[in-house]
Amino acid sequence: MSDVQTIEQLRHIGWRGQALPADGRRVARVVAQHRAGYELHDGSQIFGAQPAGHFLKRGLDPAERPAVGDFVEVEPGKPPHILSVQPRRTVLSRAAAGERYERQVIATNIDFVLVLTGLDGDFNPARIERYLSLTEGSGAQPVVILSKLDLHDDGTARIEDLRGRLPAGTPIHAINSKDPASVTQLAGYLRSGDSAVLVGSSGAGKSTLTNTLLGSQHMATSAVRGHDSRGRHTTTYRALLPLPSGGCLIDTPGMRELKLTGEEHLDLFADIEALAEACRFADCGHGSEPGCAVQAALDDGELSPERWRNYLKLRDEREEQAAMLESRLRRQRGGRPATKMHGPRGSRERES
Ligand SMILES: Nc1nc2c(ncn2[C@@H]2O[C@H](COP(=O)(O)OP(=O)(O)OP(=O)(O)O)[C@@H](O)[C@H]2O)c(=O)[nH]1
Ligand SMILES: [Zn+2]
Repeated sequence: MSDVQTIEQLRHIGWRGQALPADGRRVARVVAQHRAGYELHDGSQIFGAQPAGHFLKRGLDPAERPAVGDFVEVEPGKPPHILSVQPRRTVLSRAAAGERYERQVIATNIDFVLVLTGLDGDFNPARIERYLSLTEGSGAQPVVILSKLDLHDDGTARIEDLRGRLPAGTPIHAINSKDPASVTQLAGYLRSGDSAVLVGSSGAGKSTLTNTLLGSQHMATSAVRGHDSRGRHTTTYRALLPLPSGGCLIDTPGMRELKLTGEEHLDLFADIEALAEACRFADCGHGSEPGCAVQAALDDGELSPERWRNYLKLRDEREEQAAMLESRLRRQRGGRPATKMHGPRGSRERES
């Protein structure tokens, strides 16, 4: 580590703090997390570090440990130690797959969540809606990016389809990730001091886009990295990359499942929730009940059946996760009832 650290250097990697810590401590950003420890960037160089003992305590919520994107305070030494995590400006999380409720931090201190989908067989509006729902609570702004525009003649139809489906104002960009001129559309999300996290299924073209943004074949391609073998190539892989534009890009390889955390609002489907409120019966099952506003909208084509199905799926998942989260909180409180985070919106106790 070099001797003097300046605020200016830290601005380049997205720091918004006002004062550097005293006592010889340094501020650095987590650029990678490995089994064996962390890799940090202090604005001038990258170095390895270990978490202080209190981060390893059993029972600590994993979401409180340092994560990619975090700004941390580091005590120099051999090895340097991460003493604390600075308050997070934004956090993108997901729930871990499995029986037990666990929130996993995907990235922190990000300004934009770039949701990348190929216009090829990868194209899936329901999955895009899932990503956007997860983004809702993060504090970051979602941006939909459709890649492989060059490979698709009917790309325009898919883009228009998506525009009609997503809330007005959702930025949507169609690009050829291999073409630097096409990728310049994204410059506004990668300005100096800003950070963006790239999410998308395997093969969507995350590495390709990252390489174009870096202006070189800096990053291992998926073929080399192998997306099915977690832990491999850990010494060469870096999740957070400062770009030549001055922005920082966070890649998220190998994330196959993105489960909702239970804290989503599903604002994306506010129109559907409003429809359901208009049904004659408060406990309408939206099947064959008389006066069902949802059925009416489905019948006259105002609401697409596919979008309706995806809403129901995400809503049920959100409720299930919220219940798991609540029971975990209750256990932590030693049996006292937890304060509810969200009322179940789908089944209201409205008097008719
Ligand atoms: N023609 C064209 N090919 C693309 C584009 N984006 C990605 N590809 C190709 O799609 C394939 C998958 O791209 P990757 O960048 O490896 O995908 P990835 O999202 O990083 O995949 P994982 O590493 O498995 O998460 C590669 O063969 C790329 O060359 C694009 O915009 N146009
Ligand atoms: Zn109804």
